[in-house]
Amino acid sequence: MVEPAKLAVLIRGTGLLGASIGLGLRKAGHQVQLSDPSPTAQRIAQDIGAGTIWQPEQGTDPDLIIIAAPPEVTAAEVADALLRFPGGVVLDIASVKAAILTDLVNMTADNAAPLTREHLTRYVGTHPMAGREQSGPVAARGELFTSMPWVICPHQDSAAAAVQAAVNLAQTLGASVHRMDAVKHDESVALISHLPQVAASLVASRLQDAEAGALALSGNGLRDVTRIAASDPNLWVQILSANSRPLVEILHGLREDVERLISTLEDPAAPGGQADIAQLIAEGNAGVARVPGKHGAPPQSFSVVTVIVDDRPGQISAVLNDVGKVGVNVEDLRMEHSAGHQVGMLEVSVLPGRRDELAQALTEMGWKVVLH
Ligand SMILES: NC(=O)c1ccc[n+]([C@@H]2O[C@H](COP(=O)([O-])OP(=O)(O)OC[C@H]3O[C@@H](n4cnc5c(N)ncnc54)[C@H](O)[C@@H]3O)[C@@H](O)[C@H]2O)c1
Ligand SMILES: O=C(O)C(=O)C[C@]1(C(=O)O)C=C[C@@H](O)C=C1
Repeated sequence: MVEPAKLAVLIRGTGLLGASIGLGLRKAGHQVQLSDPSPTAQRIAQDIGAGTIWQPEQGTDPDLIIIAAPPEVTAAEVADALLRFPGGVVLDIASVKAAILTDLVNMTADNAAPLTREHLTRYVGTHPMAGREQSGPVAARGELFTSMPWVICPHQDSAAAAVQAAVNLAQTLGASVHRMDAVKHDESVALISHLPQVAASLVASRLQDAEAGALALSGNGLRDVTRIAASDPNLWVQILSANSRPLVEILHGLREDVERLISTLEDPAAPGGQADIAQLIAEGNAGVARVPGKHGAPPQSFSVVTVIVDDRPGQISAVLNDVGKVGVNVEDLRMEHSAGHQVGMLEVSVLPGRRDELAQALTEMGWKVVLH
């Protein structure tokens, strides 16, 4: 759903997330202004079309202020925006929610403090479950949020209009809305976001001293498991520190499993050893089968049609153009480069019932198609 009225939006923090939101909101016709303590981040965000640099002395106050800054400064920026723009709804998008809400509530505790509970009625914490392992506005994408979950965490004082503004933002950017309180959010993301980040970093850190010959053999398994190990250490120090309690509980369970595996593998032929290894892999099968598909739909397995393309500009769009002509919807897309060869493998995921039809049509159009 798109907000009926066009909004004046101020985005404070114009890195990966802030600039991506700006791009999406501009596309939907909203007026977006940008502000960041880094003049470079501001200018790049403006140059890529995410909005125009905010001129405080000119124009009217924004209707909606989105704080897209690092978690450690988010509460202070929310408070500043609530005080500075008395008519605006203020949202933040930081990856942790309870610590920020607690900081804000604490700021209202002193009767002489400028921030009051009344101000907090215009604040709602949110968290788009979409991102990239890169940071900064150069990596921004307006479509980052399409079909991805966006968590809205109303607190006890949130006004209905502020919650609705958060819902409208998520839906305007194509995301699916999930409501939960800040504590439940933090427990949930400890498992589905913070644990994967730690696991990827731990696995990738084993590679630091690996021999070049071993690394040359790297295939999809390693790439799938380590992509997010390239994430920004500065951001993740803040996220993991602010959500350490639920994460530590999960890591204790992980440590037990790792210790069990180590002792089994020390003598895999010992009685029960093989069953133990099989059980570990089967438990992983059961877990991965529960990861939902787009829009939180039940897990769905797609069929993959692999098209071998020359590694040169225009090939991917040519394949996609032909897939469009066949009338088959692309559910997912992935490009693999074959080490040392001038070809790439474009993996097009489609509904299982459309696989053979697409493979045949693309073959007839002259593409080299591989079915697995
Ligand atoms: N990266 C992700 O995948 C992801 C996904 C969802 C949510 N988030 C959250 O979004 C927020 C921004 O993350 P990002 O990935 O865009 O980081 P980023 O490093 O790309 O951008 C952060 C920007 O905030 C600016 N900034 C620093 N101090 C500020 C302040 N006091 N006020 C305003 N801006 C300030 C920085 O100059 C920088 O341009 C974080 O709170 C993060 O937890 C990140
Ligand atoms: O896909 C990525 O690269 C991400 O970093 C995404 C991801 C996630 O874990 O899903 C990472 C942290 C954010 O708080 C939200 C999204």
